[in-house]
Parts: sequence; structure tokens; C-alpha cells
Amino acid sequence: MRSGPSTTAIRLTGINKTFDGIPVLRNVDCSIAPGSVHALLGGNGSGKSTLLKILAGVHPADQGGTITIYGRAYAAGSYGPAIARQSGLRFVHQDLGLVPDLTVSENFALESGYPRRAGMAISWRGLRRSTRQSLESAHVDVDPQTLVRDLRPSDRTLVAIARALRDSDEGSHVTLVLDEPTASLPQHEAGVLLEAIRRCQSRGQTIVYVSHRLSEVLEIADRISVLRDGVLVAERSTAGLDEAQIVALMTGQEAREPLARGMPEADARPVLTVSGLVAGPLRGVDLTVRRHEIVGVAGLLGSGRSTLLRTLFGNARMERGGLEVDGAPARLRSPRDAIRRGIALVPEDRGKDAAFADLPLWENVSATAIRSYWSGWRMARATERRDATRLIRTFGIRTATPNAPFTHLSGGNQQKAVLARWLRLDPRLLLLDEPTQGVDAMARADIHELIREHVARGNAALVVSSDFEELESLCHRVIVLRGGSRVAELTGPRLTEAAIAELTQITPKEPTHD
Ligand SMILES: Nc1ncnc2c1ncn2[C@@H]1O[C@H](COP(=O)(O)OP(=O)(O)OP(=O)(O)O)[C@@H](O)[C@H]1O
Repeated sequence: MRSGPSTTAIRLTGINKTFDGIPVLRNVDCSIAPGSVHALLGGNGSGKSTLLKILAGVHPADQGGTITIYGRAYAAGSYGPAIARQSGLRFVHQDLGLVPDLTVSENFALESGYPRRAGMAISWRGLRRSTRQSLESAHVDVDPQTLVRDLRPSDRTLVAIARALRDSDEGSHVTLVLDEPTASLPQHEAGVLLEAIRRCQSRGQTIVYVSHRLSEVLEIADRISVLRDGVLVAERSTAGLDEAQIVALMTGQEAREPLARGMPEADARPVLTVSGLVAGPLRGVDLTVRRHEIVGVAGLLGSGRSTLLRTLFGNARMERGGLEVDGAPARLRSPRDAIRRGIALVPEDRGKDAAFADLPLWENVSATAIRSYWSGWRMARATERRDATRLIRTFGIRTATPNAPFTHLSGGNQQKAVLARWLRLDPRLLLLDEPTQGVDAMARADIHELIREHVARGNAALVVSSDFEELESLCHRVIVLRGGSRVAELTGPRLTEAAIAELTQITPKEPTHD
């Protein structure tokens, strides 16, 4: 740890934030020690991102609080992005802000500008050199000439970190703030990132870090601060803490036991039978999903896992193969065909693919059922709204009002809303792509329970997830895809997180896109 006069890197005192008259952060006091890894935890919607945005100067806090960085105090109301930057704060947000079709150096130049030679021509060599230096000093082993889209996911995050740290001088006070850096990474790639965080810490940098992966937090963080409904309810060392204690801090209640994974009958009728499916990267995949069954699909990026779901939802062209739904041959040429056959898809990117971002929450929940409110000459809007409001309650979606725009909901609540919308159609086959990415431990348990209840009613689910722990705890069976082929199936005692991780990774080099 660096020696210096200040025993606190960042101190927040009396921070309040109100959106449209609704308090989101209430009198938050929080201290972060220099050279520590400090995790900011809390359920979906508890106020973590809002607090980080206040620290970045993106959202102004309400008048009255103070932000102190290495001994310099700023009134929260007059704090802004320039002060954050001058004070050595560097942010990496979840959507890394990298342009996939530009090279790593060009992405660096987007923020720092292009170096110029005399005569004002861009010095491409100078740009590559300075980018290489920044990557080397952050120990990131990536060629500056590579296109960002060709990098593996953990390298993209490392590049974003190196870019954030690029002009931070040795010995200066730097605080790296990471908002859910491992949320979209498969477990083995998350490990690479945690290593990078440890290296930053060993160089004396302070790291503030938001994550829902509690095992990871216990592995890497020195201290945690826990927000519950906008109030900071605990700040303590991770020494001696376990996951159940953290969940109890986040919820104010004892941790719940997960529901048992009931086994489907071996001779249950197939809901879906796929034979010899060829589509995009998929090279002849066979698959059966039965009533009462949750089947997981594991594979690295490029294995074909998302193409499989898209094809089954009529969103990607099936080049060859056979498909049966409930024992009858099916041709799924569009999502409409799929929905008619009782198939629903909850996609991975709920912001882009799944939601009507500007519409209120209740209309988003209602979107799949609009026709049932059309009575020939007018829409029964009041009934529609009342039903949606009931669903919002049943699904435990936390919102101040059903009228809130979808984008104002926190990540986990957005995911529950999208799930609510599809489950109300009672689909025979529910397709889920990364169902709990960015979702807190409690909402994750709720979502798993909703999926289990749905299949218990005689339906089936097919789940793609990079979170192998999720596949182990949720699924009855997991198939492993590699390079477009099905290479293994795990059931019973062989279905473990470790076995899935090993089987997905055997080939070292695979394309990076589905
Ligand atoms: N721009 C906004 N306008 C109105 N309300 C907002 C806005 N941004 C966030 N909120 C509300 O503030 C509360 C806190 O949201 P925030 O995104 O900080 O939660 P979070 O702890 O980061 O959640 P998650 O873990 O799901 O990302 C939520 O109720 C959210 O709906």
C-alpha cells in the first residue's frame, strides 16, 4: 500500500439522490481505504449504479452531501466529471464503451485523441506505440492492431481497463471503479479479470467494484459496503463473512434455501425434438427436451449456443435438419410461427431485443397479450393496466410506479419484467438466454423459482448460460456445444460446474462470434 497522508481514498458523506421526487439514495456515508479492493453490494435497484454515477459526476447528488477524495472535500452539488477525473477516478462501465469494428489503438484514440506529426498528419505509429505502452503497463497482452471484435470477452474488459488507466502516472492516486466487470463473462474468463484487479491493487491502486457474484467478492474484496433500498446498511471487512451473511445484509432477512430440483419422469413426452440441425455455426445438432424438464446449453462464444435458441424461435434460418414440437413436425420461419407453436424466447440483451425502452413498465409487461384486450372496436386499456399491475406484484418487480419507463428500472427488475411478459402466455417451451445476467442473488432465486414452477406445470425450458453454477443448480440435464457440435451431455452426479467448465474449453481456439 502506498504511503501518504490520507487514510481514506474516498469518503462520501450525507449523499442523497432523488429522481422525480422519489428518494433513491438516503444519507449515504461510505469510506474507501487507499489500496483496497472495496465491493459495493446490494439488491437490484438498491442504488449502486446511481452512487457510482454520482462519484463519476454523471448524476448530480442532491444538495448537502460532501465527496472527499484524498483529503480534498467537494460539495456534492458542485461536483462533476472534471473533478472526478482530476482526482484520479477512472471508470469502466458494464457496456465497456469500445467500438468493436475499430482496432484497440483506435479505441484508445477515441478518448485521448490521435497523436499528430508536424504538418498535422495522424501518427499511426505514435498511436500504436503509446497504446502498446499503456497495455504493457496494465499487463494486458493484446496487439494494438487487433480489432476489438476479435478479442475474447475478458480481453475486451482488460483493454477497457488499460484505456481507463492510460494516463494515470506512477505514484499518483488512482481509483479504478468497475461496474459489474464480470457480469457477462464465463467463469474461467472472470478469473483472468480478477487477476488483473489484483495486479492493479499490488501497484497501489484503489479498486471500487460492483458485483452480484458473491463468491467472487469474497475472493477478491477487502471490504464491502451494502446498500438496501438506497440506505447504506453495512460497511465491513470480508474476513470471516460468508455468502449467506451477505445475502442477509442485502435483504434484511435470513438466506432462503433453494427449492429442490425435482426430477422429470424418464418417459415424459418430448416437447421439442431436434435432429441434425444445421444453422450458422451449428453442424448437425440433436436435442430432445421433455415435459417437466429444464435443459441447459453450455458453450463458449462461437459454440453456436445463441444460434440454437434463435433458430428455435424462428429468428435464424435453419439450413438442414428436422424439428418437432409436441410430436408434430414444425417449420419455424419467424418468431410468429414459434409463438403460435407455444415457444417463447427471453433474449440476452433485454435492453435492445426484449423491451420497449421508452414505454412504461406496465405496457412492457403487457406487450405479448395486447390482442386479448382488443374487443373489436376498442382496447380495454384499464383492464390491461390492472392485469399488468397485478403481474408486476406477482413477479416481485420493484418499481415506484407501474408507469416508470422501462429504462429506469434496475437490471434485475428489467429481467423479471421480460420474463413476466412471456410467462403470462404460458409457453410450452421457454427459451432463455442468460436469464440472470446482472441480476442480484435474491432476484436470481426468484427467477429460478419462476422457471421451476413453469416446468412443473408440464412445460419445458431450454437455458443458455455462461454461469455454469447456474446450469448446475437449475437444470436437470446440460448439453455442451463446442464449435457448433454437441460434444457431451451431463446429468445426475456428473452435472457439476467443474465438469461443464472442463468440457466447454477443450479446444483452445474458436471463433469469437456465434
Ligand atoms: N434516470 C433515472 N430516473 C428515475 N429513476 C431512476 C433512474 N436511474 C435509476 N433510477 C431508479 O433508482 C433506483 C436505483 O437504481 P440503480 O440503477 O442505482 O440500482 P442498482 O443497485 O445499480 O441495481 P442493479 O443491480 O439492478 O443494476 C431504482 O429504483 C431505479 O428504478
